[in-house]
Amino acid sequence: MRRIVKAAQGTAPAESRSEPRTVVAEIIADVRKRGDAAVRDHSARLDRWAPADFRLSERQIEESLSRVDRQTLADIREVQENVRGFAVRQRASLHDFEEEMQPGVLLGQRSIPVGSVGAYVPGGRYPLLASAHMTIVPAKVAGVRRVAACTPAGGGELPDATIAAIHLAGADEIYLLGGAQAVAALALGTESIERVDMLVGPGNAYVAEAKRQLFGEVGIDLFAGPTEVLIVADESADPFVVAVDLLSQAEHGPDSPAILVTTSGGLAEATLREVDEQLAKLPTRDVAGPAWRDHGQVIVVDGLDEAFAVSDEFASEHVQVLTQNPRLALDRLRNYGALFLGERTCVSFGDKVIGTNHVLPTRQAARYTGGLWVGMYLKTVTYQEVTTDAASAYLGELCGRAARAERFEGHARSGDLRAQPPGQRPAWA
Ligand SMILES: NC(=O)c1ccc[n+]([C@@H]2O[C@H](COP(=O)([O-])OP(=O)(O)OC[C@H]3O[C@@H](n4cnc5c(N)ncnc54)[C@H](O)[C@@H]3O)[C@@H](O)[C@H]2O)c1
Ligand SMILES: N[C@H](CO)Cc1c[nH]c[nH+]1
Ligand SMILES: [Zn+2]
Repeated sequence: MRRIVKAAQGTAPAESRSEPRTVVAEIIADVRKRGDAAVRDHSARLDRWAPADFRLSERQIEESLSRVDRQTLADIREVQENVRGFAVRQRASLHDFEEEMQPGVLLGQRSIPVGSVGAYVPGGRYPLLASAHMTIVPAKVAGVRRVAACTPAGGGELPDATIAAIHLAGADEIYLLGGAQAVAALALGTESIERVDMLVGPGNAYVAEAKRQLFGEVGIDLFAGPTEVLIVADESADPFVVAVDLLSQAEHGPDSPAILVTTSGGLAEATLREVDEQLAKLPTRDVAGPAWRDHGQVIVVDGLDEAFAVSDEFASEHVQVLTQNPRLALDRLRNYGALFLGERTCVSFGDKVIGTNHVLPTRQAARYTGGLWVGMYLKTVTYQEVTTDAASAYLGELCGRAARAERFEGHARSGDLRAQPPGQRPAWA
């Protein structure tokens, strides 16, 4: 039996309300119609940013890099090596193959990199330079030829560290442009921006909605909207650690849910007190406070079985496990974007440094997908070759019957043709 100790008090997160849908549909329609002029108008209106050219020149990129301190540049390089290392390992787990499935029948599978990718690097509230590592490095490991990256200008103040991260990650083009107008420009193409085959990256409700609406005309990675965290904890967890880790993700935005599911009523009460105490000390409490008030939840359950079941219902982007035996969750949980096991591990490691990808499914999309990874930049394609007359004749007869069962006479005749001895024509020819 679950007991709600703290309920969410807010309305639905912005992305499930109608407002972003309408606003974004209008921006996309305008970019489709007026191209660069529309992009410039929406960027001026929403971001107070309308340069002659949104694309950064080589010189501007070099200037940005020169303004970033050495330690930050070294950290960017180190983190990108971690992300690259894991992406290379993941790539190695994908094997092309060709197999003779029955005598004379070769079937094969290959992975081909997507030709061009638009990488969205968020920057409205914070310069999320870590998203540059996550979207661009795996694209390059996959072999994507053209990566065009977009990030908001930050009201005219150049986000130098983000630009450095995008450049060092290997982007081929950098546009200082944010929001739905950036996503639409990349997906549809304009006079100055060549369209891409696929869009990747996280973003706020407007960015996520733009990707959703454009899907089909362009490929997308996944629905990666406002961040979420869910912690599964038992009585062994430290309420201070739980509170700090809940707030670490609540600071993303006022629509970011932070949820505790625990087997311990004592931990639940202590965590509520700790969250209040730590919120008061957190510089970003103006964002984390409303997020916790409106979308924070604390749920007490009877045992770990129920805790895992509740966690799977939420299918949260991040699930953190603070229990006596955290690895148990590996076998028991099924719905999460990324899993963080034990007190030594935290979601912020995944967000910033450890090497796994932080672009992850939100709003229960973890029921059907994992996060961004090198495999998403690869198209898994198949091929086939029949190498003997006997195999061709056998499949031809089977195909003739199968196609006629569906009244596909044209298909059946292609099969019939193969069922004849070489050089002979079927009776209907
Ligand atoms: N799921 C994931 O994997 C993941 C990873 C990292 C970040 N995130 C999320 O990314 C988001 C980043 O959001 P952000 O806002 O800081 O940056 P952002 O770059 O995603 O969005 C900023 C842009 O939003 C547009 N915008 C703002 N208000 C608007 C309005 N009223 N109408 C139309 N457009 C508007 C502006 O053009 C602006 O450039 C956060 O919600 C964070 O939780 C998710
Ligand atoms: N928590 C976000 C979604 O996984 C990623 C992030 C980057 N920087 C801070 N947080
Ligand atoms: Zn985060």
